[in-house]
Amino acid sequence: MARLAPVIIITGTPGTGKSTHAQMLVDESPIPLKHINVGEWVKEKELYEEFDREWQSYTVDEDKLLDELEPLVSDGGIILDWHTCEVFPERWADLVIVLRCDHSKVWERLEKRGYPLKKIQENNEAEIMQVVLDEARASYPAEIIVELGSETTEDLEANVARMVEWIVSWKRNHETVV
Ligand SMILES: Nc1ncnc2c1ncn2[C@@H]1O[C@H](COP(=O)(O)OP(=O)(O)O)[C@@H](O)[C@H]1O
Repeated sequence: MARLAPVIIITGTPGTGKSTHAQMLVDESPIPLKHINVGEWVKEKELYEEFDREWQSYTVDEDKLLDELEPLVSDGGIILDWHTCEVFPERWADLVIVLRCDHSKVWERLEKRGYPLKKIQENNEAEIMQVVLDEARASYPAEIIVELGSETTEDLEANVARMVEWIVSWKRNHETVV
């Protein structure tokens, strides 16, 4: 069945601005969108196998996560905000935004967040090596992936404006099809 609203994945290395973008998009979208911060969702709904003390992170139970998300995704009108995207089936995504940021800025943002040094280093290197972008490219068709810089407030505003335009266009195209 055709969705009445799109599913947008916002991905990127931690600290690139996924939640900030998602929240602003919820506020500015012409159609109602629900923001799912997948990391928080995993914790709240206990969709993990264990807590890894060394990396200070949860090992996600991917089957449970996908089962929880499936009904929400089939309704559409969802922003999935997570630092990885390859677990989501290709058919789920209408648009995949990959946020990018200078790695030294990512470092500062994660330091402010109080991340342990090891985790800051890991994410810093991941941003330099464009791990998330490569993962998105390996998981979704090129035409639905958009790479956006997220270093300044101007970037943030321009990115959200672009996503709003995309939603308007998506809606128009789907109304003509239905
Ligand atoms: N484009 C941007 N310009 C300025 N600050 C930003 C931008 N994007 C994110 N930030 C800031 O960086 C920090 C991390 O952003 P957040 O949205 O939590 O990242 P993520 O969800 O990717 O981990 C926050 O303090 C946020 O205000």
